[in-house]
Amino acid sequence: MSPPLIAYANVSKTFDGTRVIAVDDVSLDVAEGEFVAIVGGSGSGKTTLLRLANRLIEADAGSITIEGDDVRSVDPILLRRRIGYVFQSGGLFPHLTVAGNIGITPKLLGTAPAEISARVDELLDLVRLDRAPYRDRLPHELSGGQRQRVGVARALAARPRIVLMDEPFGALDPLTRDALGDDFRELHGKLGLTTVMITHDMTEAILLADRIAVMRGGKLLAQGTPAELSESGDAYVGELLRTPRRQAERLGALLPREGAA
Ligand SMILES: Nc1ncnc2c1ncn2[C@@H]1O[C@H](COP(=O)(O)OP(=O)(O)OP(=O)(O)O)[C@@H](O)[C@H]1O
Repeated sequence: MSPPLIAYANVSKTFDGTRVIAVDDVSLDVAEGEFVAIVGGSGSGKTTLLRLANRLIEADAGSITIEGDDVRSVDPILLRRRIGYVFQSGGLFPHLTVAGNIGITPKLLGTAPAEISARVDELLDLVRLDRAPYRDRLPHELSGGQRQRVGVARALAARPRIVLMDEPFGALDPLTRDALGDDFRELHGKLGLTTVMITHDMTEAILLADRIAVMRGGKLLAQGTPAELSESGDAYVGELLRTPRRQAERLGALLPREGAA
């Protein structure tokens, strides 16, 4: 079996200011090509766990390896070029156009302007945004879904093997969210990515991810496929897993059958 592309081993992080143990002795391996969702309530430590991987936050204890390298031994700037990061709200630079945002990393890497331009077009196609109408728009001239598409394109610009996503589709309407989720899952397969995505929505996690890690109070309560999670015996994990089915049953009872309306 090939070694994990991302490996957390007994990782902990306590924030000095609040003394909150945000991440508490977490071990998690993500294999090459895997799509892992981190699910948990607000404040459970999901964002902290993700940001420890690219050293936006430094761990107090334990170790994290990315593509076999201990992250502490890699320059943080170089590390972040190897890992695409999609922020919750797109995280786009407001004064840069769509093309400027997508091309920022290649530009910092010294790529020639013509090559950047071609790469921007390629990435716009990849995230299904028409080139002509969107290339020169500013972020405030885009819908939330379009901004997230640009955020994904920007994260992929330096051709990373790993993409980390912090609740990328959380603030979108359900249809846009579904479409973007499906599109990203397709990209994940097509580009051979290894993806870790935070979501508070177990339904989204089940639909998109190969494996799910459940966090609560900084601890990793359980990890595995939905079937494996259902064996976990943890009451909170069980409750999280029952919610999508319960909702589906309630909706099934309330909605007219397809074609009957
Ligand atoms: N910079 C910080 N300084 C002090 N405490 C922090 C800091 N960042 C996060 N925390 C605390 O650490 C805990 C975990 O926060 P984190 O943002 O990782 O949770 P989360 O699961 O991503 O939450 P959400 O779903 O609301 O984004 C919380 O109790 C939070 O208040």
